[in-house]
Amino acid sequence: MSLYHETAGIVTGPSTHGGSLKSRIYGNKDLKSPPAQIYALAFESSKWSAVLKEVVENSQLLQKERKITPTLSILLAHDLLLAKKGIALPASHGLRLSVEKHKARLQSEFTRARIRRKCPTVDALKAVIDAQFGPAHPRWIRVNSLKSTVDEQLDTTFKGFEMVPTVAEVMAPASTGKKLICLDGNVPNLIAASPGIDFTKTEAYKSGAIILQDKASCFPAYMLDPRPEDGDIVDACSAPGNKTTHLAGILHERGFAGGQRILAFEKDKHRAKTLAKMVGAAGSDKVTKIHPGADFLKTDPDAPEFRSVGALLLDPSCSGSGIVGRDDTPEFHVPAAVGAASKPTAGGAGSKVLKRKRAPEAPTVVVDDDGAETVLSEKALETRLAALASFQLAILLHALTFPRATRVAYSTCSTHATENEHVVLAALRSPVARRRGWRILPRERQVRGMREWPVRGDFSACEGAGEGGEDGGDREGGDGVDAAVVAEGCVRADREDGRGVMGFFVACFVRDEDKEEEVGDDGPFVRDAEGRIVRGPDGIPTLKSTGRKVVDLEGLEGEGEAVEVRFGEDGDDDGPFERDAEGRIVRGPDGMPRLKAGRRPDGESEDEEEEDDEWGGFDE
Ligand SMILES: C[S@@+](CC[C@H](N)C(=O)[O-])C[C@H]1O[C@@H](n2cnc3c(N)ncnc32)[C@H](O)[C@@H]1O
Repeated sequence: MSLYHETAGIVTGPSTHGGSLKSRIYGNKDLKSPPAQIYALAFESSKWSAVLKEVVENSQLLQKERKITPTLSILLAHDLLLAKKGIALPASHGLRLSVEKHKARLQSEFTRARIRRKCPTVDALKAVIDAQFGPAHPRWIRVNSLKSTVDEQLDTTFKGFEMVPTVAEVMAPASTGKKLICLDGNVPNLIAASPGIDFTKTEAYKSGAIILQDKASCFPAYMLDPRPEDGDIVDACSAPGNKTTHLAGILHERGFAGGQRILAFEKDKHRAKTLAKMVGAAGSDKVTKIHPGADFLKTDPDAPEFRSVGALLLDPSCSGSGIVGRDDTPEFHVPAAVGAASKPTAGGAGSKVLKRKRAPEAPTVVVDDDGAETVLSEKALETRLAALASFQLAILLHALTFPRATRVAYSTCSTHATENEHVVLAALRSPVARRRGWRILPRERQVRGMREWPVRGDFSACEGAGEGGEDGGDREGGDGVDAAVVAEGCVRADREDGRGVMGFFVACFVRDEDKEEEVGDDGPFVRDAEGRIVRGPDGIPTLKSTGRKVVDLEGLEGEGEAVEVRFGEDGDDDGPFERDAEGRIVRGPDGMPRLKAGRRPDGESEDEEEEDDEWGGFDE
C-alpha cells in the first residue's frame, strides 16, 4: 500500500481511537511506510487542507479523476504543489500520473487561493499557515548533571549540530531539516534542538546522561532551588520522575549534605515502578528514597522521618490542559465528493462563499497522568476542575504544615486559573499559611532564570485577592495577599507564544523558620485570621469538618486530656493518630505518634481490606 493510502487511512480514522496522531501512527505496527514520513505528510497536509480543499474543488479534479478519493486528493495535491520532491511515487505510478496531468490547473487554482489570502508569494502564504497553527516545538533536552556535563554532550551527542543563539531560530520553518541547537538562557543544563530529531536511540539517552524534558517542566525544581542546608527534599507526586531526578541533579552540583535525601512519593504503584526505573537510570537512586504506592496526603508531617524536610516539590495530578493539543493535528478539510457539491468554493469563479454552519461549542480535552485523553463538555470540565483544585489545595496545605519546611514549589501543566492562581491564593489565605508565615516567593527573590522569565501569573485571576483596603489605596484585601505580588511571583508558560514550551504553571512559597508562631497541625477547629480557635458564646470551639460545635469536656485547651465528641460523625476522619484537644498528634516518649486503637500505621483501620502492602511510610 502506498504512503498516500496509508496516510489517508490514518487521517480519516476516528480521532478518538488510539489517542493523538503521533500515537496512532507510531503505535500502528501494520504500517509499511516509515512512520515519520506518514506523520509529516498527515500533519502538513492537514495544515494546508483548507487551502487545498479550495484548489481541488475549483479545479474539478475529483470530477475528472473518479478513482481519486477526496482524502487522497488533498494528500497528493499537497505533495505536488508544496513538497520539494513532489509526489513520492514512481513517475509511472497511476495515482501520480492522474494528478500530474492536471498540474497546470491545480497550480493556477493554488495561485488564486494564495491571492485571495492577499499573499504576494508562496513563502508569504506559508508564513500565514505556519502562524495559524503555531510554531513547532523544539526538542528539549536536559543534561543530567549526575552523569554528564553540557560540554561533554556538545562533543558527543550534539557533535555535528550547529549552535544558534535563539530558540526561535531552532524552531524557524526555514531551519526545517537542519540539526540546530541552542543553550537555554533560563534553565541551566538545558538544550533546545531542532524539532523532530529522535534522541531516544542515542547512547546518552540510554545511559541516562540526557533526559527529554520540556523546558517548562524544568521550572519547578529550578524554582525550588534546593540546597544542602535544606535537609531532606520531598517530591510529593513523583512519577515518572522528571522532577525528582532534576532535584537530584541540582543538589549533586551543589554537593549533597551528608545524609541528605530526596523523599519521593507516588500513590500509583504501577507508576512508582516507572519512577524507580527512571531514578535508577538517572543515577539518583542512592540519594532518593521512593515511597511506592504512598499517598502523600496520608503522611504525618510530624513523623520523625520528616524532621529535617526543608523543601517540598508538589506537582500533583491536573487537567493537563497545557499539554493537550501539543501533538494535535489541525483539522483535515476534505473536498466535497463528486456529486455532493456542485458550486466552486471560497470565491472561485462565479461562486458564492458557502455558508458555514455555526461551529458547535468546542469540547475540552483533559489528559490524565498516563496521557489518556477524555473529551468533556464545558459543564463537566467545570466539575472536574473544581475537584482537581480541591485535591491540589489539600496537597499544598498539607505540605505547608511540615515543621521545618521553608520552601514549597507548586506546579501544574494546566492553563486553568482554577488549578493555578486560585489554588495559590486559597493557600496563602489559609490559617496555616498565615500562622506559619508562608508567602509567595516574590519575583525579585527568585533564581535568575525564573526572575527573568517574562510570562507571569494571570493578574486578573489574582485580583480577587484584594479589592482594596478601606482607604481604597491598597491592593491588599486586608488579608496580606497582594494580587500584583502574587501574579508577578507566579510563573506561567504558554505553548502558543512562540517560546517553544508546553503550557505550565509554577509558584513557590517561602517562609522564615524563626517567624513561626506555632509548629504542627492546625487542628480540627475553625480558627480566625490570627490563628485563634473560634468559639461560640458558650466558649465551645467549632469543628472545621462540620461547622458544628464540639461537645466540650473539661480542659479542651489543656494538656491533651480532652476528648473530642462530634455531632453526627464517627469522629475518625482526622487520621490514624491520637490527637490532643488542639489537634496535635500525641506522641510517646520516643517521639513516635500514638496510634488510635484499631488503626494500622498506614492510616487504614485494621479491618479495612486494602492491598496497599507496599506502603512503607513512617517506617524510619
Ligand atoms: C503530574 S504527575 C507528576 C509528574 C512528575 N512530577 C514528573 O515530573 O515526572 C502526578 C503524579 O502524582 C501522583 N499522585 C496523585 N495523587 C497523589 C498523592 N496523593 N500522593 C502521591 N502521589 C500522588 C499521580 O499518580 C501521578 O503520578
